[in-house]
Amino acid sequence: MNTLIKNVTALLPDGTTATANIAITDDRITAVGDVPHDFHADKVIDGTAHFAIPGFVNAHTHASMTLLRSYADDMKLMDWLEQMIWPVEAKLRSDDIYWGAMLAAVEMIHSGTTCFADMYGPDMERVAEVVEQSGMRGVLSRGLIGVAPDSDKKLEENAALYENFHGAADGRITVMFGPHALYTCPPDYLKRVAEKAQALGAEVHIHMSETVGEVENCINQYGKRPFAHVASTGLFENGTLAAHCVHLDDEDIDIIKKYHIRVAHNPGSNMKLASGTAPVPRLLEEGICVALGTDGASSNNNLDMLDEVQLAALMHKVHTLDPLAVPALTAVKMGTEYGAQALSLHDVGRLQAGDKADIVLFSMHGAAWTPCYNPVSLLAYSAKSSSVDTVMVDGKILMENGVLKTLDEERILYEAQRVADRLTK
Ligand SMILES: N[C@@H](CCSC[C@H]1O[C@@H](n2cnc3c(=O)[nH]cnc32)[C@H](O)[C@@H]1O)C(=O)O
Ligand SMILES: [Zn+2]
Repeated sequence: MNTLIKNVTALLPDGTTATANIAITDDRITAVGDVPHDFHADKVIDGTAHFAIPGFVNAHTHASMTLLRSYADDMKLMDWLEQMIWPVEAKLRSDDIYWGAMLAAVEMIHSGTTCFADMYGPDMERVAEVVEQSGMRGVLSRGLIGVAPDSDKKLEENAALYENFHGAADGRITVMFGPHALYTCPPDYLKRVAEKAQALGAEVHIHMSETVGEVENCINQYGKRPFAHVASTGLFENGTLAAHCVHLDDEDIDIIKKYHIRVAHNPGSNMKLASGTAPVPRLLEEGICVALGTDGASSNNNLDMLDEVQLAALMHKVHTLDPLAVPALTAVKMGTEYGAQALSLHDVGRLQAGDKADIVLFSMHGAAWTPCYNPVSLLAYSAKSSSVDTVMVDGKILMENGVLKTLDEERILYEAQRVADRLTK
């Protein structure tokens, strides 16, 4: 199946924008700019007055947790988890995981997200089903709470998820191991996760250094800061995606560099839970890969990556009193290209020949896009995700003119509400 997007304003990998034609052959972009004259298109999309970017990559979320949006707000992280979230999560059944992740998929596709890195459970196979059916790309990990009585079973489930789904759905699914955090996973457990992941060649997705309390407790309990402590278990040896990384010192940053750890920055969640401001300008200066994530919809409270791009571009300016901190283009790249890199998806995240055709078209009609001196700046500072018009993953259209093509939106909203009512009554 060949698709041609004609006459679109495209964000190119070098950060410039240009009016271009984009040729897509099956799942890949085959040309951006001049399309060969003999290219036969089965489908032509008129890109006039549209801005094409690589799809947003949500580098840290808990998709099924969308069921708990607005259930518990304005609380401290540990109170929120222990008093409100974990008790209701203990009631989650397989179908709940499915409908929660479906609800997440509806929201993510509508707001231009083509790929998400998910840490949750139980029954992550149901999230894999959602990836298969929605046509999105997903990097899935079984959330591992090592202090739970069935922590061995969870580790086995993560291994089975890897064996059964890594590379599934035509390669749209990849799998990582998901040790939740150092405060829920004792060092012996982290060691076992590390061994299992290394035996399978899998990478790791973990929450790191999210709050001041986490860092203080780690020092008190283990005599080391979080990154040194976790490094000593061997967990970072095989590739790591570390969510949050808010409270870092020079030693932490050295360890992040040493192990090429990629950071998933979650500005919305960090602000809402009052976790703090991650040193993102410094991390970028040091050459560390920094991606963006929403975290779960219960600590954000949405899965809208354009919000995260906008927050990332704003919060570091006010925090450093430097209006040059995290410029618009950097924020957009963090939400797209760097996100794909952070998830080890090396042929995703750029509008260039050879990359996967994961493309989002924003309609540039309307006041928020007018006048247009600089589309990247409009995207980062003025646009709303309601102007996402068309979404494509692997060359397949998931949304066209604002209408979902792979999912039954009305049914999903109904089922999600039904499940939420049962869970929280
Ligand atoms: N409940 C599952 C494991 C879930 S892992 C993912 C966990 O991360 C939790 N979570 C969500 N956001 C955050 C955050 O910002 N920091 C720490 N944990 C979070 C979320 O509520 C969920 O419990 C089981 O044992 O079967
Ligand atoms: Zn999280």
